[in-house]
Amino acid sequence: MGDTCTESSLVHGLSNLNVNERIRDDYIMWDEYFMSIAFLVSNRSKDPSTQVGACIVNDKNRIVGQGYNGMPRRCRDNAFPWDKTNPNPLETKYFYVCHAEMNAIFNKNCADISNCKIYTVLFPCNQCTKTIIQSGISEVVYMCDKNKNKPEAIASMKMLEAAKVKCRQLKFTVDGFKIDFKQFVCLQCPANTIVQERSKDGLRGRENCLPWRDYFLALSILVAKRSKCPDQQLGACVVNDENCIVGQGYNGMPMKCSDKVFPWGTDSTNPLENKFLYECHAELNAILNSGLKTKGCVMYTITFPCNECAKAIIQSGIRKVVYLSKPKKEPEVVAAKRMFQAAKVKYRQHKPKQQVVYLDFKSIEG
Ligand SMILES: O=c1ccn([C@H]2C[C@H](O)[C@@H](COP(=O)(O)O)O2)c(=O)[nH]1
Repeated sequence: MGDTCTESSLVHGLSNLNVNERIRDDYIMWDEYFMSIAFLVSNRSKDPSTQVGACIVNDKNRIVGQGYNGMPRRCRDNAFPWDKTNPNPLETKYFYVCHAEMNAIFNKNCADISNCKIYTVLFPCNQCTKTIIQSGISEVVYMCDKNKNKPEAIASMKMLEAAKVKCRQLKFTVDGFKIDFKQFVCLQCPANTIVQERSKDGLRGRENCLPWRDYFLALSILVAKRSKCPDQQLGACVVNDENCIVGQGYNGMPMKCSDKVFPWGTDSTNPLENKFLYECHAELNAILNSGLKTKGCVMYTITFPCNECAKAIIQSGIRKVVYLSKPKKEPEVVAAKRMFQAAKVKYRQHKPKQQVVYLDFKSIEG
């Protein structure tokens, strides 16, 4: 991913002039991207009243943990109460539910998360703050502070200050995003176009939380929004058998290869001035960003992988590929299928339950 770039580098065969007249400038910035991911993962929560999400990011801008508020592992979501009030406190959710921030920390895919940032939809409570501080996280970025006057939030702030954990609120300039599974795009959307209510149904838990496969494919579309490719923004993620995301990637120039030097064009007669010799595909980046903990994992991707990515998928021990769009009949795809069949890597197209997932940033204000 070409974000840390040396703009002055001169590469043999390429001029240092701006080779990218068509370069995309509507890609999502890091802060908005990570908070949108925290928001997307909150769509997995069964809590009928408040859905919270969090994601942890390391100093290389890689996501190393994600979580949403839910019942503890092996405690089935619908076997425990979701009520907010009950004369018997044991019949409310509060004794049982694990908060999003805590879950993001326990779902981490690397041993050490010290000096990481946590992006969270809600300002963290005192219990999560203890866990955040003890794991060495150095910055908290939150979206909503609706609980700021509650003792839990005041205690949090006191501890974060004492522990010198940076803390800031992120305000979005857009009301929300629409992730469209048919068009494979994530678009800004004003509040009055958001038609999907976050349901408040079922005291035994929301019925319409985002299913796992839909979530991983929605995430791939969101990840793609980081890509600077003017033609097609693509994304992929690698998921282990505990449904933890171990890597994600989007199509981009290799690290340190500046978009000001390497071309995004496709129609030059000189192959060195087209993107194809340089661009890293989303699938390859997702594997390489995973710290290579990919054995036995599933890859979720927007398009069927090309032959080069298929080689990387097979060599990294991924056992299955789930993709969104119908594969094209190009030789790259045919070759990829041939290798998958020989290597016994399963592949299947997934059709999400709903056509659109909305990230309605205003909904968290309650
Ligand atoms: O920092 C936080 C604070 C709260 N949560 C979770 C815990 C519950 O599931 C809901 C809050 O429910 P209310 O009905 O609004 O009381 O949010 C969290 O994950 N992180």
